Amino acid sequence: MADKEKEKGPSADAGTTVLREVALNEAIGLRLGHDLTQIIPGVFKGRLFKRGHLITEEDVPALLNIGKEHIYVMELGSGELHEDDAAIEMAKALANDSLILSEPHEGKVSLKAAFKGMAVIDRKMVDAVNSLGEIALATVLDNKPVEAGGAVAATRAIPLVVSKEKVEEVKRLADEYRKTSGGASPLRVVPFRKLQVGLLTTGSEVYHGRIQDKFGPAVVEKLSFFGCEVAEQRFAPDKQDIIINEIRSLLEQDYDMILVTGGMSVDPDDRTPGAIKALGAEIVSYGTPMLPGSMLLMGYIGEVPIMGLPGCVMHDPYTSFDALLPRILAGQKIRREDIIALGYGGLLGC
Ligand SMILES: Nc1nc2c(c(=O)[nH]1)N[C@H]1C(S)=C(S)[C@@H](COP(=O)(O)OP(=O)(O)OC[C@H]3O[C@@H](n4cnc5c(N)ncnc54)[C@H](O)[C@@H]3O)O[C@H]1N2
Ligand code: MOO
Repeated sequence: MADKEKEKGPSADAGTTVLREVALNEAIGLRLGHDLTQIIPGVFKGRLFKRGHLITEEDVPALLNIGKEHIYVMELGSGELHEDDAAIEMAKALANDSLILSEPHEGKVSLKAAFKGMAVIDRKMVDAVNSLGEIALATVLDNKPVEAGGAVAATRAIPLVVSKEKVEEVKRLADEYRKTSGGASPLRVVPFRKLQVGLLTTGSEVYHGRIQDKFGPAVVEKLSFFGCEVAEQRFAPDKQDIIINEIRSLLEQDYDMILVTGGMSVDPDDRTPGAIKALGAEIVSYGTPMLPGSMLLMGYIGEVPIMGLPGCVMHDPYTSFDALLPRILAGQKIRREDIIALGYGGLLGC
């Protein structure tokens, strides 16, 4: 089949792309200017024909089946970018090597985690890019744990061609971000640190063997997702001086993080917050605006994070503990404003 693109192609205007609509019966021998999509609900959604495909007589039934009676012949203007090229340039500008970029298809590039870690997304950058119009940046939520290969973001051009200026503006915004963020990129994945955790389980009913400890195994399981271990678990009854001494023993072992379970709410036997305060911890917050997990305490003793975990952490799959843990493991120091921000979208149960 002869490639008739040149003989049928329109002449380009300086700067602006020329699109010529060609009826399918006249399109044999021309090359597709962009990917063509097929969607069969519940069965398939994706590219049926690739950009640059040379149309043959045999393609006609399949093209008609996806509703294409015309195709575009495109002559790209020098001031514009093809949707695929715009998507790839934006993705490269916004990411670093913690993200793997897909080949562009149908005007879209997917950015996937190169390793298991926490997605760090600058919300202001996402809004700034999307304010430009005609281009789209979709991301997961900031601080989301992702598996290796997990989706983090996607860039897309909305029209078939996008002005180069828009993509240049994305690059400028990303450069500016890097300059003010110590070289970090606006979209990235941060690996989890493998911390050694010291665990103190409080509760006289557990200490005296009236009931079996269920908190320890729940915490071990939650930590194991991130590759962290409980290096030592100790037990204490609901007595403040004993709890204080047991936390001191854990601190002496130089564990990277201390978790204290139970005794976090309003009963007279709830001694954990008082014990952590008495140790001189810097209390970032006792209480969070998240349900479940409102009774959590976040603090630091020196550089060591210490958390008081309320009973819901042992019972519910996702609590304020599960929201904060990946951030601590990704190296963030939790501030009061981080706790405050948990309230919006933080009603998950109770
Ligand atoms: N009147 C109020 N009641 C409660 C409030 C409140 O503000 N006012 N807060 C609620 C919230 S939120 C939570 S969460 C729970 C749990 O708080 P605590 O951390 O103080 O939990 P405990 O009182 O120590 O125990 C509650 C429950 O869980 C069992 N438990 C505790 N540790 C273990 C363990 N290691 N293994 C197995 N079971 C354990 C304990 O036996 C109790 O049954 O308080 C709400 N109530
Ligand atoms: O700390 Mo409690 O969840 O709000 O269940």
